[in-house]
Amino acid sequence: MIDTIETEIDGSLLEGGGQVLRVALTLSAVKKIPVRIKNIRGGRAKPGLMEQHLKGVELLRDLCFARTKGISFGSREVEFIPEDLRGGHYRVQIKTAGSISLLLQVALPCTIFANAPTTLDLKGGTNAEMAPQIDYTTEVFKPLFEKFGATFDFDLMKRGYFPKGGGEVVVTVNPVESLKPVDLTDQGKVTSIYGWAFAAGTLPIKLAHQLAYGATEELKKFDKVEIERYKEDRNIAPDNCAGIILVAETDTKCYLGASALGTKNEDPEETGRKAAKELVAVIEEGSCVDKYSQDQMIVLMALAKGQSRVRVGEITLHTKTAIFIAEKMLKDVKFEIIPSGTTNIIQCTGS
Ligand SMILES: Nc1ncnc2c1ncn2[C@@H]1O[C@H](COP(=O)(O)OP(=O)(O)OP(=O)(O)O)[C@@H](O)[C@H]1O
Repeated sequence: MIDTIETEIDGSLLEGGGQVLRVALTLSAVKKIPVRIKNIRGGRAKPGLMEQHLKGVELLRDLCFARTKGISFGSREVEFIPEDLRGGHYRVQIKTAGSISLLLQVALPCTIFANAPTTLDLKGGTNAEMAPQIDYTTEVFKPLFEKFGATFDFDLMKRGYFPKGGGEVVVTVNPVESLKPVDLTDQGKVTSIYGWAFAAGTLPIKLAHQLAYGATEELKKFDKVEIERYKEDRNIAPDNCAGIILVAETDTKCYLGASALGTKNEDPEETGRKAAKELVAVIEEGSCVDKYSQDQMIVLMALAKGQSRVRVGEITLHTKTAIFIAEKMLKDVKFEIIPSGTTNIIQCTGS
């Protein structure tokens, strides 16, 4: 043991995966709370720190100059004693297609509270399953993040897909004094639906057309739908992948997203249709954020100065997990879930 650590988190609780670690260490770094996380990813068949999680923890350690124990591949217990967050230039290379977006999930809330601007040069997967595609992060998460009064710039240098990875994104962040609370309770009317269907590597552009066609068919009832279909430049995206990202924007400036990646076992039109159905479902339920941004709102709401309210659909296990950890780590933060018709309002007065 390094020091007296009062806050202990059981990493097998609730969602039981990488998210427990990300939320706990992000709040630890921002609020300078020493923490011990046991049973890391205890809910997974292969528990412990995998490459993706390890690189995220190392980045956080470097950002706040933390004294640590247990940061190694496969580790199931980490101790983390943070110091002040420092801006600067940080480089991370995930050797797999582990998600760059998930690195940003931990790093962004920290870099906005650093003592100087930060540049993050992140290598890994840009468009992979089970994580936000980078385009989702920049087109859906970023405008939501901006509602809290913070932002980031990014340059996409290279695309990285499963299994090789090799993508690269450079992100710059300027610090802010504090985060503003948000009121995101009125979905408003959808003003446009836009998106991108892509094929990369040696895959034919026909796949992009099929993905976009399936999605467009499903979105017929909306007036303004524009889905760009394109073949990625092989210098930027040398490996094979196809996928689609869809965004619905409303007159109250809600941004709802859905996405999918093509697979060998599914007709691309069906893949496009599924992504569109997901988008239609979130529009029809009246939520102001989709289920993937839902859990990402929790850390920001917990850190914002004042009361935030966000209308969401069914509360996801990821969200319940983030709330549980935020309340455990920040004693002055309390979340309330207020049922409201087919939706729920998540309410929180930040720390
Ligand atoms: N299609 C998607 N679009 C946007 N975000 C997504 C999508 N799929 C998953 N996510 C987000 O990616 C994150 C995945 O976290 P999760 O803890 O499940 O995975 P992980 O960190 O890889 O860990 P583990 O391997 O332990 O499951 C969540 O925040 C989830 O909301």
